[in-house]
Amino acid sequence: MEKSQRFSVINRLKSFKYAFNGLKLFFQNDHNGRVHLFAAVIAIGLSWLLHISALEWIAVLMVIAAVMVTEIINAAIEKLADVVSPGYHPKIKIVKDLAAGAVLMTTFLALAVGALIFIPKLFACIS
Ligand SMILES: Nc1ncnc2c1ncn2[C@@H]1O[C@H](COP(=O)(O)OP(=O)(O)OP(=O)(O)O)[C@@H](O)[C@H]1O
Repeated sequence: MEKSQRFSVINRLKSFKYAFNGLKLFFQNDHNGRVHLFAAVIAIGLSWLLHISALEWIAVLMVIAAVMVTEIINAAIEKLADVVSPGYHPKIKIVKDLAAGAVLMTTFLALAVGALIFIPKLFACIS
């Protein structure tokens, strides 16, 4: 068994640095990352304009995080799969389709939450 490393604050700080680098890569280089960032800004702006309640804020922020987290994991799986199997492989197709399915699932959830919160308030605004 591998000998456990001693706790090091420097190493913990380095882990944070690498994690922030992952977020930077996602939002700067990944097209889906930019689309999600744009959608999140719109959702947060609309929430602020429509004065949603604290519970509604929690729901909106949680679905934004859920979509982004699944998309980041999907992007990581895609990149790993491309290294493991640069050519076509039927199992890689399943792996990538499953990861994309996870993103779709959280996107449906976000659309449902957004519709439940925003549509009644938007109708109230125009009527
Ligand atoms: N190496 C492969 N072997 C088998 N099928 C693959 C492979 N690469 C991609 N695919 C299929 O093509 C689909 C799209 O793959 P890709 O990696 O281009 O994802 P994408 O979502 O289009 O990428 P991006 O997020 O970069 O736009 C996968 O869901 C899978 O069905």
